[in-house]
Amino acid sequence: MNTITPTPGQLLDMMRTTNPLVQCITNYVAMNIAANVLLAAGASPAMVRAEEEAGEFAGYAGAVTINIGTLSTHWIAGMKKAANAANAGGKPWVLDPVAHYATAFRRQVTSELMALKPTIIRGNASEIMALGGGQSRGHGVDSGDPTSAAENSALALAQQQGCVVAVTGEEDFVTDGRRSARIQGGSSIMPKVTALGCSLTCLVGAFAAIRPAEPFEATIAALALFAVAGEEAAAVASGPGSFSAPFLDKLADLRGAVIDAKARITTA
Ligand SMILES: Nc1ncnc2c1ncn2[C@@H]1O[C@H](COP(=O)(O)OP(=O)(O)OP(=O)(O)O)[C@@H](O)[C@H]1O
Ligand SMILES: Cc1ncsc1CCO
Ligand SMILES: [Mg+2]
Repeated sequence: MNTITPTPGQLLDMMRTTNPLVQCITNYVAMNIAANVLLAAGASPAMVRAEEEAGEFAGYAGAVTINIGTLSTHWIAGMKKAANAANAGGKPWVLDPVAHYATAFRRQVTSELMALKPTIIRGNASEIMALGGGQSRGHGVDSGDPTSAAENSALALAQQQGCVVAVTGEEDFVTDGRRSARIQGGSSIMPKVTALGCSLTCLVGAFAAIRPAEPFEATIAALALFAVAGEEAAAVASGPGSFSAPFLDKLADLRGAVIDAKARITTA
């Protein structure tokens, strides 16, 4: 049963009235779909990452999201400036540690970003297990592990870091180290469409911008919206190619009351 307040639907309705500005430092693969996801949901995305402006921009964005998917050296200073400015302004920032286990470069940059204390970490099960110091079966940017295998790592990470951790996959799991929730829904088509997880990370930032003091509730709202929109889009799609258009339409159409009626959230 959903006992989360504010509810995902309440937060979604607030999104449509407040149109939060979200600074998304995301990868080249994700930039377009992530911006469309945020626009559909009612937020205002800005893909601003250059070292010369990332910190300044974070001063007036409602939240920052940082994704290392297509990392290269010249991105790093902008990422750090944005995270530091978010922290200085009391704004939430979200880390998506894409395939951080894959190379020494990614591991090093991820540990430097972790030291800047993300408010929320969102990853697939393999990424969260490896971040907690465990072995995972990640395959490049794709997960090779079920969400259930990452729950203990997520809990430990949330407690050690004092942040919210979200693990996504067939089922999603969110914890702040004290409270936890599981979200059902979505579709097996979703991991076959690139960068939906990266887009979800940006959407988590949008919800966090609305309720900076309630990152646990904000994260659940983003995951619940994806779960319901994904399930409904899959019902009219015939595969990955025809999934994206109805998915964006559902993100734009679904009202808060419908999300609250359809979301399958259990607190753990
Ligand atoms: N088998 C599945 N069934 C239902 N929903 C799924 C499934 N796999 C993933 N999802 C959903 O897809 C969305 C993206 O999560 P996923 O775990 O695939 O992210 P990711 O691996 O980081 O993706 P990417 O790196 O491609 O951006 C989430 O909303 C998640 O719930
Ligand atoms: C395919 C891919 N490669 C680097 S980032 C990315 C998007 C999914 O994470
Ligand atoms: Mg990912």
